[in-house]
Amino acid sequence: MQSLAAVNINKYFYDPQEFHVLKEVSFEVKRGEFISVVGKSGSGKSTLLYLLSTLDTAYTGSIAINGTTVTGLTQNQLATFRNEHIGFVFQFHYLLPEFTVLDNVMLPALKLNKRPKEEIREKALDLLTLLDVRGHEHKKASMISGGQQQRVAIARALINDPAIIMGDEPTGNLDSKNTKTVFNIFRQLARERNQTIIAVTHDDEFAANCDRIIEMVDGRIIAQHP
Ligand SMILES: Nc1ncnc2c1ncn2[C@@H]1O[C@H](COP(=O)(O)OP(=O)(O)OP(=O)(O)O)[C@@H](O)[C@H]1O
Repeated sequence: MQSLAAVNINKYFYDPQEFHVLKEVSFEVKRGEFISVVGKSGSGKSTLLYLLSTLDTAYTGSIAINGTTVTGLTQNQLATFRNEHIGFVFQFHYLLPEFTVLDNVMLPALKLNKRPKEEIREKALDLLTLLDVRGHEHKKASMISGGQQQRVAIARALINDPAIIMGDEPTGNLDSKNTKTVFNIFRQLARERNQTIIAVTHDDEFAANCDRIIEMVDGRIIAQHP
């Protein structure tokens, strides 16, 4: 089953001058695939991920996620869609430092407001266990280590059971041990929960162990392997 389809995506920046940043980008991702996007700095990886995650709507072409064509939806529709279907993990995790670990993880589900608070709390605690940060739930997010914060950010990304998880350098500020932990969590989510993972990475080993590598040069996909 298809998880994401990008068809003939083109994007330009106009400031300080016209720049064709994404060129005829088309690809598909199956449900449960774990994909990495690689390429030199400036090749357009983050720009592409922003479009795929519906945070940037200034492009031509079309993007479908989970069977919904997101291209052309209003900002309000996109905000709801994102919260329900997409989990985000960034290099800098953007946890709310003054809130507890537990509150950070619960927040996207409270916003979605589809489940009772107690159920959300139980689920958040389960995720913290899965990510091996149980025991820290009542600490402020600023009071745990960087690797722990990144795992909390993953728990937050998973709280609404997103069909697709997008990461921009999700292991970019982690040491090799924590990188392996995060990689293994993604691997497990893809295999066991059929969640799709798309991660932009500069880490060759991380990329090599994914199901598929999408390689970008100058705004184009030049290779996909295997
Ligand atoms: N808002 C913007 N306005 C103009 N140019 C931009 C903007 N954002 C990015 N660019 C340019 O678009 C190109 C692609 O940037 P992008 O961040 O997508 O690359 P990347 O492959 O993710 O790089 P890195 O690996 O360094 O993160 C770069 O040349 C960048 O300078």
